[in-house]
Amino acid sequence: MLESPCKSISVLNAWSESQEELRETQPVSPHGTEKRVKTKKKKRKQKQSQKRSVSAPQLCPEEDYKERVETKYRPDEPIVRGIFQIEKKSHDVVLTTTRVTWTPIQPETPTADRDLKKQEEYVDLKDVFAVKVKRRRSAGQQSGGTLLGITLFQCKKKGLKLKDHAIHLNNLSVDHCEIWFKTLKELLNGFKNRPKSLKVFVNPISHKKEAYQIYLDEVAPLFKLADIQVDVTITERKGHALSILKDCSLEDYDGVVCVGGDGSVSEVAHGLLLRAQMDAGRDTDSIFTPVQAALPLGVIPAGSTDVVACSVHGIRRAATAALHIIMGHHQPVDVCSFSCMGRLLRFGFSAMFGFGGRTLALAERHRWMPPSQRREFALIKTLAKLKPEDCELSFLTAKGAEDQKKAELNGDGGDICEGDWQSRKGLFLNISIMAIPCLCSMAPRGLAPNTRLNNGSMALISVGNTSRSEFIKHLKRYNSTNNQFGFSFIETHSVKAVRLRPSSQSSWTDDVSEENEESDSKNTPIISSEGTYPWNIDGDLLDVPSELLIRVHPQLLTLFGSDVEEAEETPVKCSCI
Ligand SMILES: Nc1ncnc2c1ncn2[C@@H]1O[C@H](COP(=O)(O)OP(=O)(O)OP(=O)(O)O)[C@@H](O)[C@H]1O
Repeated sequence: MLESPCKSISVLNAWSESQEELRETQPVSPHGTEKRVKTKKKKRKQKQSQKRSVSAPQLCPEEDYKERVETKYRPDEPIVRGIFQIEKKSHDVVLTTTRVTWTPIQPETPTADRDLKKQEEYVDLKDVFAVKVKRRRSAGQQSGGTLLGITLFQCKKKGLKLKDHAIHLNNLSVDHCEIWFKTLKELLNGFKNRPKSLKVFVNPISHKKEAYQIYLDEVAPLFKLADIQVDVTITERKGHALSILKDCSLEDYDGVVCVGGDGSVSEVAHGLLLRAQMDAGRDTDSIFTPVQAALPLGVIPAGSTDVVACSVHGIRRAATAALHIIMGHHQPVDVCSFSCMGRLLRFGFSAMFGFGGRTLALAERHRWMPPSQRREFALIKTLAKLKPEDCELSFLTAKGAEDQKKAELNGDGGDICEGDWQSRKGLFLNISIMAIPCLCSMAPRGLAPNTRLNNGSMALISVGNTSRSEFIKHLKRYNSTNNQFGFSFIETHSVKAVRLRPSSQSSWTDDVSEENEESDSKNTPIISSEGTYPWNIDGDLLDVPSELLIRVHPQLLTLFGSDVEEAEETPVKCSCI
């Protein structure tokens, strides 16, 4: 994972670059005290030169360092060693290829060695994401200033939360700090998964329209600290990110970041994957085998539910998401493709048909309402008019797919044939298909706790026809530790592919016309053209004219994050049920 330090020539210039500097501001001194300040400065200068002579690098002088950068460092052998003040105490500090270790300097006693071992502290370089030169500057001063030392920025883990933590190594010697700074920079540049340049999409209308502010306050400062170049687009309309991703030069970036809710994440993920298919010359108007996306995707949660962010971070925190990106934590995830009549409609992580699709369609037609009010209104209204969908559901179980694979290996199988599929025909209240667990505050164990981020299969949850009260009981269980699927009218399967053919065309169009009669036609555009069915794909409405084929593609996309079991959040009770 570590690159030979001699390759990173740019690092040798970084010492003098202003962006590498961390400023400790000091108030401008009033004119009357100028003389006193001058004498103080003189004294400080004298002290500095005294300190310099004490704490210059001890084991590895500059010549030695230059020689070392031309050869590979040996693991765990000290590269640089010196004295720094840490939290106002002098410490003996050692840098190896893997960690920085510091031990307090104390007068020798018979038990000194044992005591020192106890007081030894360290930080692993794999947890350090930035090193800066620390200077004291007066207010308004743009450059120069008194060198105070160097600061390491560590990514600290507390539960699922990631936090940045500064470790100040104070030493007033320029030579000393320069050697430490350059060596640390070279070692940090060796972590190849960490992005240097990112394309960022911000959806300004997500949830409470706070996405850009969240980016500016919680994410941009961390990216700056980690010296990541960013190219930010604030999206102007639905499909904007997709159109950019189809055409832009991706070679300039090491990753793509989306600041927004699930709809935005889904659009960016679809854009990245569609672009990969275009680049690989795949015919998306056929049932094709997709290629992986070229770049990893970072998800900064700024939506109302953020199931993708919760599933890959376990927590809805912009700073945690940003640190996963900065540290280059890669998590491969399974992705679904949605095709209709042999044509790819889109890629995504989850889909809902029936109650989930209807609720979203209704909410979308009331966009003029504030987001939470709109969702509650749609949920209550759809529950009040609860109707089952008459459809034919076919699915290829993960086991069936394994048998198919084995048969192919033995030379007795070809394409997936009808015989490998199971079918159910009848009335369903809701059908969910999810490639990721879909953790969120309303379902801390996930909407689909039976699937993992990259287990190569999707969870199929079909809720058959039942009474409204039984259906509400099932919905309420998502919020508790009770098994939400423990009802006779619910079936769950681990599947590779699903086909859903609705036949209850009349029931949906009836709802639309009835709804339109009641509502203000200026504010609520008629959504579905006749004969289409509303699907909820990652919180985005997709009108599908007929049968939808959903396939899972194992590890098609890499997200910045890690695999988590459960969302670390206090369950939120949905106030309306
Ligand atoms: N400037 C814009 N104006 C209108 N729509 C936009 C704009 N930029 C992006 N979009 C679209 O807005 C849709 C919804 O966005 P997003 O999912 O981020 O917000 P949300 O619906 O509030 O959050 P959640 O999905 O978590 O409920 C996405 O499909 C996205 O394509």
